Amino acid sequence: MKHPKVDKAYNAMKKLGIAPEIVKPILKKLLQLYDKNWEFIEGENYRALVDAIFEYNEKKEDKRVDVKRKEPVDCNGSESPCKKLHEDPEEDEASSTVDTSGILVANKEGCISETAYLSKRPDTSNCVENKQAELGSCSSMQKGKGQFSSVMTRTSEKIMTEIASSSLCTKFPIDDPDSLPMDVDNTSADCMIPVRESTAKIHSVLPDLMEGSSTGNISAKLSVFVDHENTKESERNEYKFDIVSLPSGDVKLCCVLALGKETCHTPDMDAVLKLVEEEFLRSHKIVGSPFCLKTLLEEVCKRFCELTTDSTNQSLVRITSPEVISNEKKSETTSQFFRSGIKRPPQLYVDDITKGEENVKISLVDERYNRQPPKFFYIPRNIIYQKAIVNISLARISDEDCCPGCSGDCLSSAVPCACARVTNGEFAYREDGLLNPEFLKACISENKYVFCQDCPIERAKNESKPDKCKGHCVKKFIKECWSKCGCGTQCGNRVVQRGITRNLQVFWTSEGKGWGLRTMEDLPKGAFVCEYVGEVVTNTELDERNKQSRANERHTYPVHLDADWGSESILDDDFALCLDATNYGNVARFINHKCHDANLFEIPVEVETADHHYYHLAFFTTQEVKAYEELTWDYGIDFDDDGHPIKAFRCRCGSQSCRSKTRKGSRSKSRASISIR
Ligand SMILES: C[S@@+](CC[C@H](N)C(=O)[O-])C[C@H]1O[C@@H](n2cnc3c(N)ncnc32)[C@H](O)[C@@H]1O
Repeated sequence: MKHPKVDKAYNAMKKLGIAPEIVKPILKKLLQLYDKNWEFIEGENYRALVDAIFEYNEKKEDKRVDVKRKEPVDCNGSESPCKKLHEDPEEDEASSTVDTSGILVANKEGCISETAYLSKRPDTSNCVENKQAELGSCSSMQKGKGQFSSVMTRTSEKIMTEIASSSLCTKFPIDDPDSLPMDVDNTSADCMIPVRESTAKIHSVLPDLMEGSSTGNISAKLSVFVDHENTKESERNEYKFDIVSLPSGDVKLCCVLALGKETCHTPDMDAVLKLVEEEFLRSHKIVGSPFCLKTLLEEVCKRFCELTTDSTNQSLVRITSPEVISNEKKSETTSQFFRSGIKRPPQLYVDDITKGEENVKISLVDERYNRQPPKFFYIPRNIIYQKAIVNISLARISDEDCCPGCSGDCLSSAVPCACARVTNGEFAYREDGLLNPEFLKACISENKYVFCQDCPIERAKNESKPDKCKGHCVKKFIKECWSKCGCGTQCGNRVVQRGITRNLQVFWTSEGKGWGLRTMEDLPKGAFVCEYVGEVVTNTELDERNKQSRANERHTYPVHLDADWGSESILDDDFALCLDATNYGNVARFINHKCHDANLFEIPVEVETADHHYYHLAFFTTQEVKAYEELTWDYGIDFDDDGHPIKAFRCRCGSQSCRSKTRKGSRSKSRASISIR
């Protein structure tokens, strides 16, 4: 049986995207080291364990680069003379302290390290292999006298002359494909043809492939086609360069230099950069702020680094945990996504935004910047602000609305109890805790609108001359068993009241939607995720808040509890309620809007009252949701309602049927609140 502390450690690491297989051996070692003292391991949210894992991976990465540097093999599989070079203790020492690999290394802040450029020391050797040895990890992947082109920077006549007599490049060995940042397939002779003319221009830059490895590398391969004047299609050259992000947070941009001539020498990298800059200045007529190739390369590293850690940007790279990937691989649905076994520690990580208020921890991450976490008070249950009337009393629950005679689990009784009356004598939940698919379908498809004679929303806005009611969508309710029922707390008809059980995370979205909520585990269809929790306010109170928030441009997070408003001719303001999660709320305040095909649907749930004025608004999945997917719901926004005072947002839901795309005005406005329609 597994130790609960071990399980806890696995779960904590899982939240960081680190799989148990990776954690296990390191945790074992730490336990030995700390004499099984868990305090050291659990302290500061498993800091020692996280550090040890990253340290281990960095070492592994270094080792691999070292091995590759030391064991180049020639085209025929025999040892390359380059190896001799590495037997030189001086060389070894140099490579351990100074990176002479021809790789530009950007550190976590995106700066390119000075040591990253090609060695500047004069090269007196005529040996091609020597250059390869110096080129380090990239070139050491070449087999034999593999010489292949550098990319994008080769416009200098000087370099061209040096590489003009390149010998043929043959196949490269791939002993550990994960460790290879290079696209080594298809690197045939064509990659050796140098650019001879400075008039050559980059024809297109195609992102070929992005991939990660179990060690946390993410690499991108870009193909650069260069057109030369008078060059036939068949002679067009394809050049490649590679960017790799390492678990350490470094980003490596490999510039592989073609070394063809037996007598060539390694050029001074600064001179190369200068020549390219001059070429760019000349051909692109850049004046004013001088063009700097070093800055450009630095930018490439920085942007790569940002995008690889931006797990929401699905069009580029999604970083997922190993289990997630294995599922994805099985289903073969997301072949364009690649994984990183271990994520770089995020820039901002809050272990539990609920501060222990929920059954489960809910973390918050900003993987790109160290943004301030949002300021609000986390409350797991609704709290009345002031005037709202919520009648919770045993006397108001009639025998028709509870099941005092039941025991155990109502779902397993032969005849559904009184609590199933609201759902037409059938329980909304199944024994596995999920919603009955038929019930869910009916909830989603029901689109009947009712109109109040005297709408509390309009009345709150303008009491003397209220506008016409804009309509409220009639909703199906769920009635859960409660304290006046005879069943136990584990009764299957008690789901929402048990609170959040799923592994959720708040994260900074990349599409400009601000914070969002995602699931960290696969969710089946019909699963309860969370309820919308906030202050219970009346419409008048909400209207006052809206006016204030408009004045200081603050976004508000209100939801009308209007699922049953249409059934009453006149609803007193104290009974026309809203949930405002702006200052006090739970994790649902981070769920963003999606115009079409949102993966969550909101259903009103009665727990401790049966009068439909006050109810819980619970979110259930409308479909299977994969781990790391953002959770969304349709706010029911009318983007054409320009007259509304609430601060508008431009919808970035990305849906094909985004309603804001077809809006009449140039700017979309949302309704006064997120109204359930
Ligand atoms: C309930 S909050 C959701 C959490 C919010 N993103 C945050 O950072 O706190 C609603 C606000 O999120 C933003 N938002 C939600 N869905 C959006 C979408 N599809 N496109 C753009 N912004 C969105 C809008 O600013 C909106 O007022």
